[in-house]
Amino acid sequence: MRLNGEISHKEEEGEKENGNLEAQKVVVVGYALTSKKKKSFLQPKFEVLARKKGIIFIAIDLNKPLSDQGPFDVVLHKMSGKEWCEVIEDYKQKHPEVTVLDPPDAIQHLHNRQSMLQNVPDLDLSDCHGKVYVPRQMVITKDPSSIPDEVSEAGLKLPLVAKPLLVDGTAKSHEMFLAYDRFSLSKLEPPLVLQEFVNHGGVLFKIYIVGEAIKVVRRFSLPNVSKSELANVGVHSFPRVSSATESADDADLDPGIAELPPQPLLERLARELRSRLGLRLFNIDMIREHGTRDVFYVIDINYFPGYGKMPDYEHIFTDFLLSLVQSKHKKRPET
Ligand SMILES: Nc1ncnc2c1ncn2[C@@H]1O[C@H](COP(=O)(O)OP(=O)(O)OP(=O)(O)O)[C@@H](O)[C@H]1O
Ligand SMILES: O=P(O)(O)O[C@H]1[C@H](O)[C@H](O)[C@H](OP(=O)(O)O)[C@@H](OP(=O)(O)O)[C@@H]1O
Ligand SMILES: [Mg+2]
Ligand SMILES: [Mg+2]
Repeated sequence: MRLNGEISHKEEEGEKENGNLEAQKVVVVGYALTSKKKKSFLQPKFEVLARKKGIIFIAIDLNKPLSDQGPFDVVLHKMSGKEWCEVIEDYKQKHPEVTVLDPPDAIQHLHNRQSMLQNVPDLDLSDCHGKVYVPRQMVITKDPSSIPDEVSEAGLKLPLVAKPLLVDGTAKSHEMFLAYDRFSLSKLEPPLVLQEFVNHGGVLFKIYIVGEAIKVVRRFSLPNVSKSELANVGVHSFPRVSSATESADDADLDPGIAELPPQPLLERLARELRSRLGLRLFNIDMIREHGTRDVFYVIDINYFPGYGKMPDYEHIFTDFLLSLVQSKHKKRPET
């Protein structure tokens, strides 16, 4: 954190004027985000609040060396590619004083739908009033004609959700299919994850993590598959249901379906995943098995998700950014 002149004690939050940054501690956040992500994340209301709290955002120029830019207190990034990972790793080594969110190899772990869920079965969630599983799934990397046999050998129960194995921020990596019979699956293009569909009453819980902060919201999801629909055949594509901006928080829902997961479970799940994944910015998609109160499944984890859709994200995110810089200062020995 840079000190631009003396810190005035009169500068309570709210009193800070937009252009009056000279007299404040300024936290400089460099960001490397796609234009889509920049639009959804850096909303004007957020930037204004951040400025009032002494945080300014500066776009990183990808065509210039990162070390020649800034100086930054924090770097936020969501860019794919090996080259970018190397740039970030190199920058972290040369600038240990900068908080870089998050480590590229940890982010990479979420770019594959198999590795993203690998840690979930090992989490210690005892005494948290609920159980958390991952739906049974298998990975298909080649030869779609072998899928029907592989599905039977693995004993997977239909219907299955077919998801692209790799998640790279493209619309294609979010193209989903619901498959009612195993033969139709050979029409799909590997690499894929085939995941058992879990009835959950059409409501999904999105658990947003920003450092230590957690926010859970309800979203509409796929409806249950009834017994009679089990006789259906074919693979059916379905839209990006849960990432729609429409929240299910105000809908008139069956209380047994809408009840949020218990707070102790959410807190432990977030804490455990944060430490096992080594990430501070992500969200978890979780569903409750229909007909149960406390059996949950994690079906997706996203790095740097659509925080612009998270209620109160402006305050949560600015507080988080300030806390990063404050904790760095606490750790620094007094001179
Ligand atoms: N195993 C499952 N059982 C029931 N429904 C599922 C399952 N997997 C996915 N879904 C439904 O399909 C939707 C999309 O799946 P998923 O969240 O894995 O995809 P995504 O494209 O990564 O989503 P996001 O936009 O959150 O990144 C979920 O939000 C949920 O509605
Ligand atoms: O509803 P959420 O916040 O989970 O939806 C996210 C989605 O999961 C992805 O994280 C998207 O980011 P990309 O992977 O970069 O496409 C988000 O897009 P954004 O433009 O809204 O940030 C979705 O919102
Ligand atoms: Mg999802
Ligand atoms: Mg996802």
